[in-house]
Amino acid sequence: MRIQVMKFGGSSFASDEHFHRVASYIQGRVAEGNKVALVVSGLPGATEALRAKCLSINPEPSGETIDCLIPLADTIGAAYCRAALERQRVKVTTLYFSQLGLLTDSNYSRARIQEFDPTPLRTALETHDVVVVPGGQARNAQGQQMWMGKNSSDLSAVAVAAALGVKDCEIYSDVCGVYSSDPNQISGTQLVPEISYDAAIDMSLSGAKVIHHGSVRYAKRHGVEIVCRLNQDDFRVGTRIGEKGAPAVLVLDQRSVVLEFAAQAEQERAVAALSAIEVPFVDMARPGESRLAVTCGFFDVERFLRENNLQPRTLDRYLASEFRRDGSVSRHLPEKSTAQAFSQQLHDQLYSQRGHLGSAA
Ligand SMILES: Nc1ncnc2c1ncn2[C@@H]1O[C@H](COP(=O)(O)OP(=O)(O)O)[C@@H](O)[C@H]1O
Ligand SMILES: N[C@@H](CC(=O)OP(=O)(O)O)C(=O)O
Repeated sequence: MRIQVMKFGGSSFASDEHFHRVASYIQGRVAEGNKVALVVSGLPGATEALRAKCLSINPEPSGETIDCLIPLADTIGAAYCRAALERQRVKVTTLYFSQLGLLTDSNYSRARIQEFDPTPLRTALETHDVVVVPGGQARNAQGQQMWMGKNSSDLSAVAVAAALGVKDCEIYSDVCGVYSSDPNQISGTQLVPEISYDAAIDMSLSGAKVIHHGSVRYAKRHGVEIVCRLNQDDFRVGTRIGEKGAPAVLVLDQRSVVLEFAAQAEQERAVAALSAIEVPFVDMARPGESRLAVTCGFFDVERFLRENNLQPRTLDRYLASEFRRDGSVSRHLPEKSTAQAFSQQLHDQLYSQRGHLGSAA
């Protein structure tokens, strides 16, 4: 059985027409004799719409409530995708969190994978050509739905590939791959054809939305290559995330929350508390300045720190990180109002000399 693992993100499903194009592309893969494990995430904005509605009903819902709710966005995306495949007469089924064999711990909204039994996937693939898996969700030992965190559909896809022993995991998005900076923020960006796991993890932890850091870590650990591809037109390959490639990149994290503490000791306590629950952040402490930037967004960090008796000031700044080819990194905290122009300038400087992508290009 030749199995391919693909993940289509929310940006793939902007309209009905997009569903049809994706479905006919997948049908083409099936026609070539492949079986497809297809991870699907929520429609654009769906996850945050669910969260916002819930918070308007109760600003402090329990973790259990959030984990029961948030992955529904991906479940709906998966159902629409399945409907589009059925229209193409593809033999398709779905494995929901309770059926998938993906077992996590019970840390709400950041559940970690403990075990992945590939039997349900293999069995389903024997009788169907495509098995749809809603992203980001799993079950704990008690059988409850668990959420693996923001943008964790990428992690679901890599975990599916690892469990099935498939060495490539294809992740489709509205950009064909990893660029030297977010092409929707910065002009003149360059496509990075190859990037190492470690460089991609650094980018992601600094707030680059293009790939989920947990998924790259998991891919590295299990020897899965992530192949980034465009989710429309020719579905071309843009970037391979694997063993090689150290490009120069600029990451402006417009979801970052920059915090300032009254004293260094307070900041150190915050660093310990955030590290304990594996929230991505960058320590920006300098002599006389106790700051840190929580990256990747959507985590209510102020509330979490309040619960830990810490009350930092939230600054009107974002984190911008500059990774150079020589391995050096510079971090900046520009004011929100000028962050974009500032980052454009940094990117222009990084790419002012030809050949910055060097051997990575
Ligand atoms: N360095 C980068 N290279 C490419 N895309 C980036 C980069 N940094 C951020 N992005 C953003 O990541 C987006 C794709 O991620 P996402 O919106 O999560 O897609 P999907 O919904 O397909 O998972 C792109 O539209 C782009 O704006
Ligand atoms: N529910 C997920 C959906 C997801 O992972 O989205 P995407 O594939 O667009 O990153 C989230 O937003 O966290």
